[in-house]
Amino acid sequence: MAKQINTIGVLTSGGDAPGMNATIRAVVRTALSKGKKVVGIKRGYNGLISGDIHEMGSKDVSDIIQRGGTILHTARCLEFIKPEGQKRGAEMCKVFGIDGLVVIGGDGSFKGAEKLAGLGINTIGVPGTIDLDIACTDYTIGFDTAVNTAMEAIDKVRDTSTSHERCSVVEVMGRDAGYIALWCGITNGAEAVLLPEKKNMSQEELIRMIIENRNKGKRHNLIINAEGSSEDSVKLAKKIEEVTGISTRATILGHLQRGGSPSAVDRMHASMMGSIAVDLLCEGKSNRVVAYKEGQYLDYDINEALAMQKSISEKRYDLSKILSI
Ligand SMILES: Nc1ncnc2c1ncn2[C@@H]1O[C@H](COP(=O)(O)OP(=O)(O)O)[C@@H](O)[C@H]1O
Ligand SMILES: O=P(O)(O)OC[C@H]1O[C@](O)(COP(=O)(O)O)[C@@H](O)[C@@H]1O
Ligand SMILES: [Mg+2]
Repeated sequence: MAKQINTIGVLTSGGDAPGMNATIRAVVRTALSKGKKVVGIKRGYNGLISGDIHEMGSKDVSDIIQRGGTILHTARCLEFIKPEGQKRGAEMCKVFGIDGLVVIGGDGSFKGAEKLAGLGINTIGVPGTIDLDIACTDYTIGFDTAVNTAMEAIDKVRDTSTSHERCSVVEVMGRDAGYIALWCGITNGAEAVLLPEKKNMSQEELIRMIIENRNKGKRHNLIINAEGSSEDSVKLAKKIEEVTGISTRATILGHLQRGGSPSAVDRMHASMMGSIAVDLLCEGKSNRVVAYKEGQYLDYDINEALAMQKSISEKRYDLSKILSI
């Protein structure tokens, strides 16, 4: 018989993402509507280990659907990577009577969720990361807002770059994932995109392209560099300027990409996914990740989800090159 769930815990973990608050709100209100008690766990797995756990009512999630960040705060908790930390987390769930847990985060957070499920705490993961790097889902909460923020910022860099007939190297987030970079490459009309997942143009090839572009009459060059590519943005900009004589600037967009009011797309998926996570817990499910694939909300076993591989779309990568000529 499925385990009866009385108290549901919710935490946010890893890098924050716009829409996490909408997910928390959906978890709290769906659980309350089913007569469950809800507790919020502060600072991801840190708060789980230390017992920074507080009961949440409907009013605690008022006025947050439009806010970026996460009202529960988030953290990267090294202690939780070790079995002792995971055991302490599971024990704290028992102390607070948490029999179902929703973990909103990325692939790292899901590894922790899988461990907790193995220790007897029914746990469901909801994909929250601006990186879009979770293989089982076409969508992760925060990506839509983040990529729009980056695109708008790059449009602004492009204006001044064109006025000054400069080259711009713009670095976007993505330590291991190039989705933001690829989307910006296409939607900002960049001359080149450098991704962690690809063998990119060498410095020599890039410089040659820039010189050829000048000879063709192009007034500016825009290079989007993902944080995790092999190129350092500042050094690359210096090198381009040195060799081509074209004034070149590096702009690192950084954490502004993680903040801001979530888009309608992020709010909608965040609300649906948070609510589905509670439904799954109430059905007695554990060790699952909520996903959105080909227009449908689904759920996958966490281990299966973590084993799936996601690769950059070759079609979109090729398109970024075709459209840059
Ligand atoms: N292998 C693991 N086992 C248990 N917990 C993990 C593991 N990897 C990551 N975590 C936990 O998840 C947290 C967030 O992971 P991280 O990779 O930083 O972000 P994200 O979840 O956004 O990918 C880590 O700080 C740690 O507490
Ligand atoms: O907040 P920090 O520690 O600077 O981390 C930056 C990293 O977090 C991200 O913004 C999001 O990554 P996660 O969602 O996996 O945590 C990456 O794009 C970036 O490389
Ligand atoms: Mg991650």
